[in-house]
Amino acid sequence: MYRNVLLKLSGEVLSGEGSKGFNLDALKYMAEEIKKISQHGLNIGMVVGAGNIFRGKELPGMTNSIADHIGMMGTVMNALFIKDYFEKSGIKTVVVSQIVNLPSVRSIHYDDIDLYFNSGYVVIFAGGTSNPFFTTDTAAALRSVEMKADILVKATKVDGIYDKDPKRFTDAVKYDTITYEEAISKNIKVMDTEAFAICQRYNMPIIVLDFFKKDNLLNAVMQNKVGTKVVPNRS
Ligand SMILES: Nc1ncnc2c1ncn2[C@@H]1O[C@H](COP(=O)(O)OP(=O)(O)OP(=O)(O)O)[C@@H](O)[C@H]1O
Ligand SMILES: O=c1ccn([C@@H]2O[C@H](COP(=O)(O)O)[C@@H](O)[C@H]2O)c(=O)[nH]1
Repeated sequence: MYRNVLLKLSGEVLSGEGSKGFNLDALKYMAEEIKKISQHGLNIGMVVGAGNIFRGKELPGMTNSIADHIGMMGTVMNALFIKDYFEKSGIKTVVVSQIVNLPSVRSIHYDDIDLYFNSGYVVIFAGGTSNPFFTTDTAAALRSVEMKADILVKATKVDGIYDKDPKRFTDAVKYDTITYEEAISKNIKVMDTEAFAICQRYNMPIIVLDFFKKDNLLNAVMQNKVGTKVVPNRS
């Protein structure tokens, strides 16, 4: 079993695919799936996107950096939404970020993060990388390295990495494993190139899986075969 897990969730996991806003059924499902892994006493870090609220690229007329600031704020809104629901469901959760000063959000300090994990808290890293021009995939890669995760799980709407976008091409072929090099050179869009590059540099394995298939997350953490794994070399 992986003991230190960084879970990257697409914002759309909170709204339903192609929708905006929040969906309480989706949140209930998320809490159930997280409970299944948290009861094993793992260190769980989470990074959530903001596709259900706002992506910087969605308003082309705006100043890029400002649009991205709005996007980052969206990740804080999602993190607080999740925290409140998790706490009410019995999952101890703390939100940390460097971009806001709110009583419900704590600053990021490495020593504190370890204390939160040791006390059984799920730690949600909100606010992306704190910089415009990036996305939460890159934030997830950075946080996974910082928290010395054993695995970065990207939980999304497709069941792995394909040779092309399976939502657009019915003849797309799924990989069981793919190397960082291949993911970057083939320009695989399921995660940003920056995120793949950071994971490659620090040897951080990635699993991409369908979050909406029950027990997929649990199976990934148990090291059962699920989704697609990104690895240094094909063995
Ligand atoms: N080669 C590929 N293999 C798998 N999925 C791909 C590929 N190319 C593009 N995709 C698309 O990438 C999507 C996954 O990205 P996703 O929308 O989860 O990321 P995100 O931008 O982090 O999320 P959000 O902005 O909603 O927070 C899938 O829904 C899939 O359609
Ligand atoms: O480090 C970051 C992370 C995110 N942003 C902005 O937020 C939105 C939402 O994140 P997604 O990963 O797309 O869900 C993103 O489109 C950026 O506009 C950022 O600027 N920096």
